[in-house]
Amino acid sequence: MTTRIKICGLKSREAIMAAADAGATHVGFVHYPPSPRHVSLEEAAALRQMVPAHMKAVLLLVSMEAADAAKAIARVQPHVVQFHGAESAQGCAMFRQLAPLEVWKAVGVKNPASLEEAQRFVGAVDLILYDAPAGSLPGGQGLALDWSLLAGHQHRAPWGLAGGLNADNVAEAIRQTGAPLVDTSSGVESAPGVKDLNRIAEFCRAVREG
Ligand SMILES: O=C(O)c1ccccc1N[C@@H]1O[C@H](COP(=O)(O)O)[C@@H](O)[C@H]1O
Repeated sequence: MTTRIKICGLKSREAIMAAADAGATHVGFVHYPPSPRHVSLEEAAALRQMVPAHMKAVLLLVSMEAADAAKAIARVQPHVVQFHGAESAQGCAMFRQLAPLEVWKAVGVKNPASLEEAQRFVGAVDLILYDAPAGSLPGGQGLALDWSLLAGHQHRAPWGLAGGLNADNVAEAIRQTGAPLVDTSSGVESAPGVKDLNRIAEFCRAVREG
């Protein structure tokens, strides 16, 4: 099966088009003020309109109040909302009622217990996104999780892999984990928040060519 590719933290039409040309399936917009990739809801809504019809737009939110998250989703109209903070399974599940909106939940993976804890999102979300554990930011840190924890794991929900992926390591990450979707942000940048169009192309090529 073809590995799906999400390029996150985009802020410009050029970066969206570079991701599209390279064969990415998803592009993400981060609405989280502490992030170097933060865009306002107005900017996210404008960027969302630039996403080609064959791709999906992902709005990344972190630990927002449900009412504010609902307003953000209504404003931006993404295909997918990616919750990347302390959202509960119940809180995530509420947003699935906004179908066809897809709901993803990022989970930091530190050890085998993290994978057990992630099971609470089975049935509550459309996809579980495994990322490195939170540090000074909840994500976008360029840190990889221990892929061996996912090797042979019996997944009970659709899932994806994030955390420190770049053109040099993504093929090995897929080989070890069998990830059906890979997600990168800082791994395709020249500086925090600055996307490098060549690195986006190289990342997608590395996914396709292994
Ligand atoms: O990108 C950010 O700044 C960010 C901020 C807050 C939460 C998540 C964030 N990014 C997401 O984190 C993972 C891993 O990113 P990276 O490839 O290690 O930089 C990915 O889903 C990003 O979209």
